[in-house]
Amino acid sequence: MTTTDTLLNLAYQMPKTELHLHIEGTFEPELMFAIAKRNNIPFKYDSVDALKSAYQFENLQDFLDLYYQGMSVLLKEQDFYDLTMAYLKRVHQDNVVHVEIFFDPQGHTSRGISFETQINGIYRALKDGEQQLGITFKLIMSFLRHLSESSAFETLELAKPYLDWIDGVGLDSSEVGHPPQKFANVFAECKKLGLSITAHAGEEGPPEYVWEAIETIQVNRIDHGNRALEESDLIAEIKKRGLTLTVCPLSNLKLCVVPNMDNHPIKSMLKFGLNATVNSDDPAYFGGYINDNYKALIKDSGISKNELYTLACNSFNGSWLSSEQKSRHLKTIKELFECA
Ligand code: HPA
Ligand SMILES: [Zn+2]
Repeated sequence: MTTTDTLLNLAYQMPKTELHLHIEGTFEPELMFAIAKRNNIPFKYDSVDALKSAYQFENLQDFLDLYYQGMSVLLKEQDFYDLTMAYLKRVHQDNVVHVEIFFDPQGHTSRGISFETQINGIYRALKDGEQQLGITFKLIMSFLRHLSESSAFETLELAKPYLDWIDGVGLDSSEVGHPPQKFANVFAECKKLGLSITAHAGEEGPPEYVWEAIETIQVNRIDHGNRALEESDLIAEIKKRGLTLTVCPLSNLKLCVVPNMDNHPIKSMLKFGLNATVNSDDPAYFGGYINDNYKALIKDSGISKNELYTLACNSFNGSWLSSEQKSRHLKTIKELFECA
């Protein structure tokens, strides 16, 4: 067996978490068409292939325009359930054992879909997935940063009856022009409520936004973080605080955040001693689920066995699982790598 094959086998077999995953970004065209049909919603594209061929993006906004359009066929609790369950079944095949998923409530409340409808469907699927597939989970409510802070506050009010189901809050959507600072007050309130905090920063936005996420928002984790590598002080700060970066290789490629996979910044992150992890972001739109992301890194960016081992451990260490749960999974990973 070649080294590449050994690494691919390890990557596929090892238990994994997914820490950066937008549930609405797992909406496969086939399911989108089926749900649109049962909800009697006319669809702009007349076939699955026509829709898929539209998945060519030059930047984040190009993608977001289609992402919001896609999610607009979700109307009923069962739609949110089916979306979430389809994702869990798919990543079960990739040996994902724990997920921390985002949902974008404002992408639905803005269309008249109640918070309750969304969260009931998503949460019921997560509970069923835990029971039927053994996948543990955390749920992260994300604020849309192109909207106002007062809209984020309104969303937090809607979430209050469900705080037992929500583990953390995030910040996503169009980054440039919407710095973390814009949401300082709402995140302060979230912190008081005991929620964990993460934020997309440094995907397209400048290093300054990563500083704000760390110092103003006081994140527990950073989503993407690619542009943090532009400043050595920032790298040192992320390292000092031991913050995990949830990196998304195929997303970066598809949204032109990186020019190719050969020199993906995740290798530099690991060399700097940062806790980088591998994630799929919006797999239905970006050409692959989590194992496809590992495959791209192994085939095109030449990561080593040691680097793969570090990535596997980081995915658990960066999660919000208990230390006991982390240790159990880390032991399995260690044994798997020792035998390979
Ligand atoms: O990659 C992303 N970046 C920002 N917002 C998003 N919302 C879904 N996916 C993304
Ligand atoms: Zn994302």
